[in-house]
Amino acid sequence: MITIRVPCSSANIGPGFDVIGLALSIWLELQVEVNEAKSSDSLLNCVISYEGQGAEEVPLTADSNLITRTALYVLRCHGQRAFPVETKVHIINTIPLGRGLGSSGAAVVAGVLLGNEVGKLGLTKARMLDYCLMIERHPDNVAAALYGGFVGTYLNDLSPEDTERKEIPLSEVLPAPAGGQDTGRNPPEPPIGIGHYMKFPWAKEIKAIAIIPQFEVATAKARQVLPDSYSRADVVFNLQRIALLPMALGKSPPEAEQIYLAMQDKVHQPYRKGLIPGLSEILQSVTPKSHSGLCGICLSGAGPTILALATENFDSIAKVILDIFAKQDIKCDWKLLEPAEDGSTVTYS
Ligand SMILES: Nc1ncnc2c1ncn2[C@@H]1O[C@H](COP(=O)(O)OP(=O)(O)O)[C@@H](O)[C@H]1O
Ligand SMILES: N[C@@H](CCOP(=O)(O)O)C(=O)O
Repeated sequence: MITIRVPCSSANIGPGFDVIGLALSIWLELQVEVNEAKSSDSLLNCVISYEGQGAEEVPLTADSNLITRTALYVLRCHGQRAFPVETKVHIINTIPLGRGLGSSGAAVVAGVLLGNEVGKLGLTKARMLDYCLMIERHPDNVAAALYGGFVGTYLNDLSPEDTERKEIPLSEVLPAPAGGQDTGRNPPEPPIGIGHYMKFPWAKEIKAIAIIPQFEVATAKARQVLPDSYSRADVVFNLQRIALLPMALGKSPPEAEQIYLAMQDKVHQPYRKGLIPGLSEILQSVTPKSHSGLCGICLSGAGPTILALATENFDSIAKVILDIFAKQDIKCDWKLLEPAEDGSTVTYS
């Protein structure tokens, strides 16, 4: 059996919109059984079973599930139109969907790793990142999930030809789901080196409290509320903070006031407040001065999860945030998480 494990991720960490990501200890796992001896009657040679978060909503056919569609994209770029041999994929997902914890990024990374394994493609992680970026276009979640830890990411300037290849509609990258036309053509391969990452140190004292509201905010919707352009003052505000953030979170022992300041943002959080009742109050009222042990607080990814970084008093910090959401009639779960330093792994048994 092949086991593929991919961590969740919290993107942005305040000012690092579409740039910074942190892999955290909630996992998407695939247990993959490959029967080398035969091909099956199942659609595209793949049977999916699923347990955990999203079990009621996630489609379980190979041409419509995001994980297997992504695997098929990778396989088709290498001339294999279906799973090459009978493949059973059991998905165990503990990452909540649509909460700003990178469930879609993890699904895309898992799909690329799956395609690489079943197709015996031998892709490097750097090349796999290119495939991920053809599907999830912001690099912060996928780079963190693939490589692990606390990362800064960037996209390269591409030649006009490659830019065109990268900006094709997603429907031309992902194989068509049932009912759609399979043109029989192989999809466009990603340009080489679309995106890169750099890993930053993380102070061992800092843990991540994730307060996860029981409602979903689709990332696509949370991106639609953002403006197309920003004032110079707001851009400079974020640049000043992002220049401090990696150093501040890597320094041991951590300096809470410095981290708090470095996690302020004017690029995405202010515009997402309308989607997340209680967000303004949480960001304004939960500070290192009012809550000992707190280092910094932000929206996790596109929300609605709140990420509070802290060195102690985890329960009381979580409780104050749960209480603010409760005033808005929003129920939440909360978890104490650690950076997932190793990122995605593939093991064989
Ligand atoms: N384990 C999974 N299997 C299949 N599809 C998934 C899985 N996890 C996430 N997705 C897809 O990604 C969507 C959520 O993505 P998105 O809106 O970006 O939120 P998130 O912040 O969780 O990444 C889900 O509605 C589903 O379509
Ligand atoms: N930088 C992106 C990150 C989205 O993360 P997700 O976990 O909500 O998918 C954004 O802020 O839109």
